[in-house]
Amino acid sequence: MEHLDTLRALGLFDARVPRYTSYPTAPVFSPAVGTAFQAEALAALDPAEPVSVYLHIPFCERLCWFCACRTQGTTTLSPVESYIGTLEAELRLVAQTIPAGLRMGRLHWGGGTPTILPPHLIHRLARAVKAAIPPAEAWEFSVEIDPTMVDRAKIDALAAEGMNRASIGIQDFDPEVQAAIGREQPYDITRACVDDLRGAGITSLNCDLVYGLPHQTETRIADTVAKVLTLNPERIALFGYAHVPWVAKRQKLIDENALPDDMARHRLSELAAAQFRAAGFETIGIDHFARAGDELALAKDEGRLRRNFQGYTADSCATLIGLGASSISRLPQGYVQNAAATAAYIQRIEAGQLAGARGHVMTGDDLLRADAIEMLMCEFMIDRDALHARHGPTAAALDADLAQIAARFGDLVTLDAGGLRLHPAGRALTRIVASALDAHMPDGVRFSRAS
Ligand SMILES: C=Cc1c2[nH]c(c1C)Cc1[nH]c(c(CCC(=O)O)c1C)Cc1[nH]c(c(C)c1CCC(=O)O)Cc1[nH]c(c(C)c1C=C)C2
Ligand SMILES: C[C@H]1O[C@@H](n2cnc3c(N)ncnc32)[C@H](O)[C@@H]1O
Ligand code: MET
Ligand code: SF4
Repeated sequence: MEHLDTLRALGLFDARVPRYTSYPTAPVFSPAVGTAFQAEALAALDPAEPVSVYLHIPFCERLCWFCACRTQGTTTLSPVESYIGTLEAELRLVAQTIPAGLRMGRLHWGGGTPTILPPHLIHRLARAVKAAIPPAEAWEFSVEIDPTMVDRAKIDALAAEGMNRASIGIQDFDPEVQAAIGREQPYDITRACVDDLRGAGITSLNCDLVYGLPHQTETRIADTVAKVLTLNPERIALFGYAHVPWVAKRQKLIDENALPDDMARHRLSELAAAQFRAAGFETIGIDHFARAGDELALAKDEGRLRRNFQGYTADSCATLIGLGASSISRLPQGYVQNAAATAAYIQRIEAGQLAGARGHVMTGDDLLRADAIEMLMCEFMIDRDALHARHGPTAAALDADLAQIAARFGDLVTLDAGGLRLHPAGRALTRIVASALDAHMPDGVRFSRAS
């Protein structure tokens, strides 16, 4: 309890800070950086370095009340089919812009719900991606899957196109919690989906869970975790529920009185984490778990864990090309985000332009801070020698910030000539520590809570 008081005093329950899936974070992107930057940076890519590709499908048949993802509901396939046509047009534009010979090392389909696509659209989209950016030899293809919105034919179509990793949304298995978040999902349907995925040769399966949901209790989350363990996933993402109804309007349907309080929320996360560790999972970064031997656990052990917009990854590609509405590209010179609203995205592509609408050009200081923040989020330490090796004498610019962090966080951190280490007892504060290195921390943007 005393320890929790220390964490509380340092902002655990009050701080509202970014999740640092990028630095600078998306809310500070500027409308001054758009299509022209995107075209130039894409053209300047080194064709010898494989890239990652992220493709966003902003459609769902159901709109879960808790969800803060960029997506819209649809009961018919026609907007989805026409969106695939727009993605094909965007892919042709990208293909005309990138250097010849560029290869795709990784492909990820996210959403929304990519499995809203029937098999013929899955094949059409996969063909268009491969035609624009041919896959490298040992490429990886992962897909976000809604177990209630998929069948064997869709899974077989994805597998035939090369899917070798899958991530399924679960959130919580308790019926009362599911009712409170507008997302019904029986265990049996989830189980059948997992069996189909395994049958299709998927050897890396992730399950998304969320703690801090309405009506969630310790008993209920323990039961959810036990059920998840029977599915035998290789990886788990355990996100803290971000209640941001001013961003995600559908969250207004969530009964705030049913949300667990600060302490309860903290205990839910600790309990679930302990249960996964007891079952043999390794902790990965701030909110993931992986079985020993899984690529994510290996990446962590070998110091090559990375953080991107999807969370933690073993992806070694430096460049990410984001396609579709709201997708962000990470290019060597900076970030660019496609128009966020689906209609605005479609309009741009139909006008024959790339869809970049906001972005950020990286300065030397940005690259340094991005590197330090990623190291902290992945390894809970900031290695001064590595920063000096990669950024030269400019790395000294962080020394004052690191000294301030050491003073503010006391014995939860150690600062010496080697760099900064955040001790296990302080890891709940990782995002808050990262924000102390954020030179762009925006005013007036209300982030979700840090715990
Ligand atoms: C699958 C859905 C996604 C999640 N995160 C992202 C996606 C595509 C990436 C993302 N999240 C946010 C941005 C900023 C710009 C924007 O388009 O809105 C991006 C690129 C913002 C954001 N996401 C969540 C919140 C609360 C916010 C607002 C600001 C903040 O607190 O950082 C919630 C949220 N989304 C996702 C998760 C896992 C999550 C909370 C745990 C998924
Ligand atoms: C892509 C994943 O993002 C997570 N997700 C979506 N919305 C939220 C939110 N408001 N808070 C926390 N996690 C969320 C879900 O676990 C989903 O499966
Ligand atoms: N839409 C899918 C689901 O809810 C994938 C995770 S949320 C983007 O299950
Ligand atoms: S959780 Fe998945 S299915 Fe539910 S609204 Fe969000 S993206 Fe759609």
